[in-house]
Formats: sequence, C-alpha cells, structure tokens
Amino acid sequence: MSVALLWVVSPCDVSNGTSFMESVREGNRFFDSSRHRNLVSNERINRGGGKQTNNGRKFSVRSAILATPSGERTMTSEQMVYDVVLRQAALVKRQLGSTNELEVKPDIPIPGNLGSLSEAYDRCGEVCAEYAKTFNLGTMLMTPERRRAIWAIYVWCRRTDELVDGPNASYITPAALDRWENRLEDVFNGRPFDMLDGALSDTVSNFPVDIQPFRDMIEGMRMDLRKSRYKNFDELYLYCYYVAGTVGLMSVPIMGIAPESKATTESVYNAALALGIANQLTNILRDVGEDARRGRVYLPQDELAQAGLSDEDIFAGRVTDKWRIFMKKQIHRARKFFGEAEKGVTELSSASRFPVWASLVLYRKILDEIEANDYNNFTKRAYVSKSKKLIALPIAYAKSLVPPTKTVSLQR
Ligand SMILES: CC(C)=CCC/C(C)=C/CC/C(C)=C/CC/C(C)=C/[C@@H]1[C@@H](COP(=O)(O)OP(=O)(O)O)[C@]1(C)CC/C=C(\C)CC/C=C(\C)CCC=C(C)C
Ligand SMILES: [Mn+2]
Repeated sequence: MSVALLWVVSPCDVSNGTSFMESVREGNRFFDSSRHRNLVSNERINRGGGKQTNNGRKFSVRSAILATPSGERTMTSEQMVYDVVLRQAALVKRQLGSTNELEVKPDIPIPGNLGSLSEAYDRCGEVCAEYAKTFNLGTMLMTPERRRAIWAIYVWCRRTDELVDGPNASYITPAALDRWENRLEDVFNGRPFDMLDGALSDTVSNFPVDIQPFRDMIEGMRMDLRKSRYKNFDELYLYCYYVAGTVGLMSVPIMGIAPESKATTESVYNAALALGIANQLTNILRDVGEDARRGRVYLPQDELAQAGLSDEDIFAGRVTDKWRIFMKKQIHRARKFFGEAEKGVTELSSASRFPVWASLVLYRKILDEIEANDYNNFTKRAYVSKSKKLIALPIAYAKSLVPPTKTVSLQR
C-alpha cells in the first residue's frame, strides 16, 4: 500500500544547534493520505535567514560561465559539464586511493539513534515506492546499504523538483532556492533539518558523494524559474545536465564500480551523465503538450526553425509531416545518449546493474511509444504498459548478468 507523505519541518532550526535526533524526538512529522502532498514544507525555505551566499562553492558549471572575463563563453556546455565529470571522478579516486572499488563503510553507530535512522530510511523507501514503483522494485536487488542510500538521494531529488513543480511552486523564488541550498550545505555538514535530510546526511557520510551535483540540480531549478525557452541544443544540454545528468553523478558513488572493471572512473561517470541526459530528453519529448500548456517549450528553438516550425505549431498541437521529421531527429539524439550510457552500466558493481539496466530499458521504451503514437506528444501521453514492462524486466536482468569488459577501454 502506498503511503502519501506530508512532511512538516519543525520551526526549530538545526542551524541553531538542534540535532537531527532532537528534531525527531520532538515529533515534527505526520502523515497525510491526501493526493496533494507536499514533500517539502515551505516554512523554512520561505522564511528567510541563514547564509545567502554560496560560500565554499568549488568548481561548477555556473562558476565556469561566470568566470569568463569577457562574459563570452569559450566552451560548449558539453565541454563545461565534462569538466565537472572529470572533477567528480578525480575526487572519488582521491578519496578511495588507487583502487576503483567503492567500499561501503558501515553506519556510524550513534547509541540510541540507530532505530530512528533506520526509520528515516524506511520513510525514504516509502516515498520511492509511491513515486517510482518500478525503480523501487529494481533497487531490491541492491545491497541494503546501497539501496537505502539511493532512496535517500531519490527523496532529496524528488523534493527539490517538487519545489518548482509541486503544489507550492508558485511561492518558490530564487531566494527560497538559495535557502534550500543552505539547507543542503547543512546536510553535508552533518546538521540535517528533518528526518529525510537526516537519511541523506548519513548517506553522504558513508559514501564518497560530493555536494556539487546536488548544488547543480538546484541551479537547474533556478533555471526553470527564469527561463522557458532554449535557443539551441547547447542551452538545453546544460539544463538537462543540471536537472538530470547530476542524478547520474550523485548515483555512481553509491552504485559502485565493479572491482574487476578495467574502465576508467571518468568513463563510468560519463556514462552516468549520459543516462541522466537521455532520460531528461525523453521526458521533454514525452511532455511537449503538457509543458506547452504551462507556457514552456524545452525544444531547441533553432532546430524548430530549421524544421519550419515555431512555438505556434506547438501550441496548436498539429501533428504534421514537418513535426514528424523534427521528432525523428530528436528521438534519434535521445537514443544516442542512451547508447552512450549503455557502455557504462556493465562496469557498475554487480548488484547495482539491474536497477540501472531496468531504468534505462524502460525509459528508452517511452521513445518507442512516442513513435507508436505517430509522434502525437501533444495530446497523447506516451507510456509503457505493465505488460511491456514485464517483458522488458527479464531482458534488463539478463543484461545485468554480463560482467565488466576485460580490456581497458571506454575512453571518451
Ligand atoms: C554508469 C551508469 C549508467 C550509471 C547509472 C547512473 C544513474 C543511476 C543514473 C540515473 C539517471 C536518472 C534516473 C536521472 C533522472 C532524470 C530525470 C527524470 C530527472 C527529472 C527532473 C525534472 O524533470 P521534469 O520536471 O521535467 O520531470 P517530471 O515531470 O517532474 O517527472 C527530475 C524529476 C529531477 C529529479 C530526479 C528524480 C526524482 C530521480 C532521482 C533518481 C535517483 C536518485 C535514482 C537513480 C537510480 C536509478 C537506478 C535509476
Ligand atoms: Mn518535475
């Protein structure tokens, strides 16, 4: 049975020194079975206070853009994002020494607190089970430590997305996102605000997860607030990195690279990034009509123009030959990113391969469904039926049994 979760954060702020466990003891949570739940209370993020700057920000795509003295970019989004990939890979290598293996450290046992920590993870599992049933099923084959860590990350991502897409989205300002980012810093500094943050705090203390992709996802949400058109694919790529490529970068340290893998850490991170981009491009292609009804067109404007199309065609929702040709090209591009991602899945630790293959295979099938709908993504939502999922899952499982490549390869 799915449990809709409403989380109300206590007015007592952990930045005042209240620990995770203290706020749990104060019982600042309750459940609500209403369909319109809110995964994040706006209470704290709308209230103001706290640091307003991004102190301590290390390298990010945003800082790379801002750092250009003339204000002109000399690199493409893809080059800038690849720089983040290299830095993430280097960071994880440095933290783990020379080996590629990502060891899972045991929980730090805090006397009297362990029960509630596991309760926090259970809540994360419930949120996952409600929002992403198939993905949640896939995580069942992971080791328990990795599974609950992925749940905690999933929940943070879902809450972040909910800020700009959820029922309170109209109240969310850039300043509110700054405060959400401050709260993220607190999570990484071991001062979580609520129970769900507590699970993430524990996760990031046990796995070599870096804060940068999390910050970058918030940057993607800022972008969503200020922008509703994308001039070209370069701009769209950056958005896709922020809101989805980051998920890949957050997940690799949890999934782990197989100890026997000969692939470079960079190449695995690059594949993870590609999976995020592929998923987001697919999301965008599936949701063209829905997004247009909210005044948003994520498709590259220059490519629309080259195809003889404009926003008006999208708002009118006309499935013409021009539209079909345009969509074929977009689907082809998304499939290329899925292909790029495939190269890396095999290199992941054996128990983590199934959920990733499952999500890759199932998400890619949405593209087939858009085709089956004769490219009508204005009024028909492409979805993969239960029976198709049931056929695809054993295929994903079979793929997950393939061991890592024996040769040194997978250079970018
Ligand atoms: C080497 C290799 C291939 C490793 C695998 C790395 C990996 C696990 C990559 C996961 C990629 C992934 C699932 C990306 C999510 C992309 C996505 C759909 C992002 C959505 C953004 C906003 O879009 P939009 O608002 O248009 O969409 P909705 O209409 O709201 O749906 C997101 C909603 C951002 C938030 C993302 C999530 C909630 C998903 C987070 C998922 C995880 C942490 C679990 C990832 C693990 C697996 C096994 C898939
Ligand atoms: Mn969303």
